[in-house]
Amino acid sequence: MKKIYFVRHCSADGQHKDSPLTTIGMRQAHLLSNFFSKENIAIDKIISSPYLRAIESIKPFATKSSSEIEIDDRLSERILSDEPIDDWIEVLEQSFNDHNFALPGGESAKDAIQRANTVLESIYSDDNIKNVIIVSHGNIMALLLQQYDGNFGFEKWKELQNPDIYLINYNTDTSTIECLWNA
Ligand SMILES: O=C(O)[C@@H](CO)OP(=O)(O)O
Repeated sequence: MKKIYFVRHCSADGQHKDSPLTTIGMRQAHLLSNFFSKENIAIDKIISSPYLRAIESIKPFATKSSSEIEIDDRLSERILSDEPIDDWIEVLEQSFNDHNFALPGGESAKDAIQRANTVLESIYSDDNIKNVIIVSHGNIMALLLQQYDGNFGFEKWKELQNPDIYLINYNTDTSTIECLWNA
């Protein structure tokens, strides 16, 4: 069995890829670090979205455990459109219901799942890796988790917190997910 800790980043000051964590977010990043220390489990790899808020969220734990943070573009947040959109929540809901739906310059849910899944697949196929932390974003996280729990749709995305942690207990025959964060 493998354990994939899927982390949504801590509170951030905006949605730009360079938006930093807020002061509260920085405190949350230390709580995340405490959480993983208490798990008392050897983490083989930390992989993060290239967005600053994701990297900053796991930095305290990476420093404490003397681990490297591997940056992977495939964990970037999904782009809904290349134009600013006022009703992005409705667009997001539509895209959960229709995985082929995409606005001009945007990525469909299907394409987002496909590219982020290649990260999970490379973990699943590597016998030397057992426990991994992935740090990413709400939308991509909800789409990936939907594959393990069909109820994980738009409503569950709305319930996600900053930060949040879902554990994927991966087995070749059956995999389960559980929410580990209840701050
Ligand atoms: O809420 C989300 O799903 C996304 C929106 O793009 O952002 P975040 O990086 O805050 O998780």
